[in-house]
Amino acid sequence: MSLLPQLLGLARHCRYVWVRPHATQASLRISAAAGTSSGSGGGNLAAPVRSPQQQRRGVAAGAGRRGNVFLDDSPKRRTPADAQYNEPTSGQPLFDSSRFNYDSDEEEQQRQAAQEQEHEEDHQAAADNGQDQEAASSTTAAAAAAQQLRRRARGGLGAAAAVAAASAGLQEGQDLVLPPARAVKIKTAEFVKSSVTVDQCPAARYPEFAVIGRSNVGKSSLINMITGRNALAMVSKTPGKTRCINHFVINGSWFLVDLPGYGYAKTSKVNAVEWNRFTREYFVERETLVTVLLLVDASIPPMPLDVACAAWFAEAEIPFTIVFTKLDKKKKGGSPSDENIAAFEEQVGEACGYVPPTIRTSSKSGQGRTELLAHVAQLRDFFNKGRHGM
Ligand SMILES: Nc1nc2c(ncn2[C@@H]2O[C@H](COP(=O)(O)OP(=O)(O)OP(=O)(O)O)[C@@H](O)[C@H]2O)c(=O)[nH]1
Ligand SMILES: [Mg+2]
Repeated sequence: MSLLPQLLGLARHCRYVWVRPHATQASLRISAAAGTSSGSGGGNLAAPVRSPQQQRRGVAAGAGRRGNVFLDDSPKRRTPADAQYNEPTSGQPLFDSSRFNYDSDEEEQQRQAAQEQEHEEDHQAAADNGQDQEAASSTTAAAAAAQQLRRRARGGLGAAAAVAAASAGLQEGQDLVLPPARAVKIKTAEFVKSSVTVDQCPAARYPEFAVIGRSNVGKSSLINMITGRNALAMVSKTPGKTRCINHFVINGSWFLVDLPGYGYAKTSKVNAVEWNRFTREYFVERETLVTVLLLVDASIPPMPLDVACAAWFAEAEIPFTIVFTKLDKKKKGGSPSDENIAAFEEQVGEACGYVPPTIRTSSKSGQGRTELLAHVAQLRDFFNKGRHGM
């Protein structure tokens, strides 16, 4: 008798992967499932509502419903490259993009300028098209959304976890150990296309990592920083620059995805995430989405909207990693970022029932680049293994 249905059942409850970059070991827990998944990730969700009992006990909504949260607090092993990025020794930016082949010569710069122009036109055309479609579309039915979520759980890390758990003979609640990965060198990074529906996205043949966060948090800048390209993704001081789902193929083997930001105008008051329709669909439907990189500005105190976004991913059982940005920004009297980060992690822990992996970055100095690339490589390896083992 096939074990597959049972494994897929297990996979649906594998809600979270905790992988610490550079840790001597990283682990994954298949959460013990104490109830059924609500699967309500298809709509615009407010932060999950806590019961009065939970509120009294300070327990996050959903916590305990699907089992315990696993935290791997094994010490981080720092690489020499990390030390180079993370510890400024002078006022100079430490990230040296000339180490990469891309933007040094004139020809390359011209090519990039032409590509950027083309890219801008693609963005405009796709966004205009998207607005038409958006007006025409009715809201997604909750049942369809739940169905989509179930479909997603069958792909992605859930399937990888099921395969890995089966091959290791693990039971629910036991830990899987993922081998650490080295940061992979970026050899090629190319813009593929801008899309406004999941159907328009490039064929789902590679594992992919999506970058999301509030408008102006630094999503496009982060993509440029980790790929070592100045103008691969479009950066702007004006919020709302990125308006489509933009796929970039890295080393011809994985996708990095730049998404439109959420909620710039309403930041401090609203605590529900209003996804742009196609962004929401993308999260729910894209089966090769390995992990979402949720960007959070470390230079400001926690925003309720960012916490709500984390809660949305937790509720929808979509694995995510928090990437703190703008670590280089300092105020007089020292950096406020440690305080902001600690406060954010505490709020996320309360809202989600666990704190996902976190990585500190600066697109200005290159801080966190090695760590982020190693993190992504580790998850990618795991995802690929699961896919091919199925
Ligand atoms: N100091 C500092 N500024 C940054 C950093 N990352 C981004 N910025 C600045 O923040 C602004 C917004 O950056 P983008 O990368 O365009 O932000 P985005 O999240 O893609 O914005 P949208 O596409 O509008 O949602 C730009 O002026 C960047 O130069 C960082 O690490 N440090
Ligand atoms: Mg952008």
